[in-house]
Amino acid sequence: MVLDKVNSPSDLKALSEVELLVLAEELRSEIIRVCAQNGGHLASSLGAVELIVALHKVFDSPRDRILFDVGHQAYAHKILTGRKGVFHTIRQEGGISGFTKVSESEHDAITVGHASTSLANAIGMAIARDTLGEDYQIVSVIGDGALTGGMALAALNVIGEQQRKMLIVLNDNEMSISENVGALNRFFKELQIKKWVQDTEKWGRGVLETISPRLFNLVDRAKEAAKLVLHQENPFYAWGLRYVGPVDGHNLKGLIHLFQELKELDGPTILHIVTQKGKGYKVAEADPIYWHGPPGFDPEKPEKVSKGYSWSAAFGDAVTELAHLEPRLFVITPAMREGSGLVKYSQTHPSRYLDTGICEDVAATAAAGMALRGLKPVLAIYSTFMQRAYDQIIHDIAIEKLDVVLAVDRAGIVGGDGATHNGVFDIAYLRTVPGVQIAAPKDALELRAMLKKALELGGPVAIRYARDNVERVPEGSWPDIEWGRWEVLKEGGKAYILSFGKTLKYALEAAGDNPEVGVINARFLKPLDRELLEKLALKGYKLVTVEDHQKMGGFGSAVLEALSEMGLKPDIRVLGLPDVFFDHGSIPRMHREAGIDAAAILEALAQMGVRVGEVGTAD
Ligand SMILES: Cc1ncc(C[n+]2csc(CCOP(=O)(O)OP(=O)(O)O)c2C)c(N)n1
Ligand SMILES: CC(=O)[C@@H](O)[C@H](O)COP(=O)(O)O
Ligand SMILES: [Mg+2]
Repeated sequence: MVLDKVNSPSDLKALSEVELLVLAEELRSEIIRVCAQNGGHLASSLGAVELIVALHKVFDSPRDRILFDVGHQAYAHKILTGRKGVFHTIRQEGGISGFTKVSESEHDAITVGHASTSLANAIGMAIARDTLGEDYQIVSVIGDGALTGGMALAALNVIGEQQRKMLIVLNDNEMSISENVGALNRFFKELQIKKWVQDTEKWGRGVLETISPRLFNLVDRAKEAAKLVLHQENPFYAWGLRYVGPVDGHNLKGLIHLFQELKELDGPTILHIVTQKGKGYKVAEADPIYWHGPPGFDPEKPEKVSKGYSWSAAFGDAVTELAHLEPRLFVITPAMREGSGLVKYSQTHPSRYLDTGICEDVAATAAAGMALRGLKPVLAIYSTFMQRAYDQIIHDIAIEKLDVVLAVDRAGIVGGDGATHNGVFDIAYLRTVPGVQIAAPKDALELRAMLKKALELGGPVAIRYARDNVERVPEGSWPDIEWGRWEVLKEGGKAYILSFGKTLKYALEAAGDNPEVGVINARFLKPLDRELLEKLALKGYKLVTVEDHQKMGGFGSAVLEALSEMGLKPDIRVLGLPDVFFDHGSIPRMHREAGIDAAAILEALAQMGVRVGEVGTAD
């Protein structure tokens, strides 16, 4: 195998053109093999193989800095930069990250997972390089989806103004996770040479190249020049960039040739390459959406693997039905249609659905605009990505107490995506915002009840639920719910476990049938059920709060503050995530390590003198 000869980018530089083509196919096979075991971002990484081989052939990592936006498409980069031997551990417990990560390798220029950050990083690096009088290349690979992010577009403005030497490679496969959206995306389509012209061009280049490489070079340059002239209306000119493209992003020889030319140019250049997401694996080419992040599968028989009925699916079913009951309901997603369970809703209610692209800030403020003008927007947003909309929630939604429901998905530790994706800060930053109510359903019925009630109550309401499966409930189930009231699931003689969200299963496990220990589904965090809390405290019950969120600023903090305001000092333990980042790995193991699982609850109860047995049994 050619790959056997490549243990670092310098080994790759010695390979012949034919060996490089073989290497690309071997990389594809390895990426498919490992994703079949681990799951992961298969389609994105397959589409970037030739690009990454060409980059490492021409540029000199780690001296030259190669940045990958989002970093989910960089599997070939990981294999080529000394991690071939551990690539099979990607996204696994103790394994390498599924995204580029500075602390993992000197070849990883930025730590990513959230989109649209690479260009701002790149301009910062270019300024540092020039300020320190250093000399190296800076290349930023950004997808057409990530380029819909405001950070990326704003960074282009700075890059164009600064006019510092750098190369941006726009990897355009017309896909985000779903089909890509936005005016720029439409423009890219217009820019691209029609397929038949591309094929003709490829044939023509082949003939020309055999006749006279020199002539080929001249014609190629003339074509590039013509494109440059033809595309003066190209928005990248407005951003002060030299635009080159669109070119075939799978033509390894052409890419190498172009990178060799472009690396000599001063100022900022954007090379627009056209690739196919999932390239080289039929099922992923045919359905890049599903194969963007599939669970493990059989590489020989790559059938779709069902992930079970998720909270996202329950949410999608609920809003699809709710839309018939509430004609003003309007659902927004910032580029996470599939992940947020909105495929069916988007097909059933296309006129009341908006995919903004990867711009959570715009999505939140658009929701504000909709609420100001009479709609009932529901913003479906992952907890981690909602971090991008913090100011918009305060400034555009909360100050005027607008009717916006935040459906906060992926709340808690998420597993394979690691620290960049854990949804563990949202309670802390939401609960300090006046007027924002916060709830966490224990099951799909409560989710439905909360969504419906939130729309009726009005004002900003955040409903958070985990990356997990949940029991499906019958269509048309619309139970009522006493807003702001906790639910006593099990009476206790001496102590109560108060759980907010996903940790309820641990609370029930810990209590088992121990008569001393009660369990409360503390499903409302703002407003807290102060009446019940006061009653428990006054009766002298020992209390344990537990949540899948940072301890600091979380549900337990809210309980402590309320007790202090009431002048009550019960014996209480607050269980939440410690002040560290949790990398990718097994969720149960991380919950154990974080001290929020059933064993941790029992330990806390025992510390307070409550008679407890093993997890889930009476004492
Ligand atoms: C801020 C943020 N929002 C949403 C996501 C989820 N996400 C991950 S990859 C992706 C699509 C990226 O599309 P593109 O940049 O075109 O890369 P491709 O997968 O097509 O190669 C999205 C929306 C994210 N990573 N970061
Ligand atoms: C790269 C990225 O940010 C998304 O693809 C994310 O990995 C999706 O997460 P889920 O798999 O939880 O939907
Ligand atoms: Mg794309």
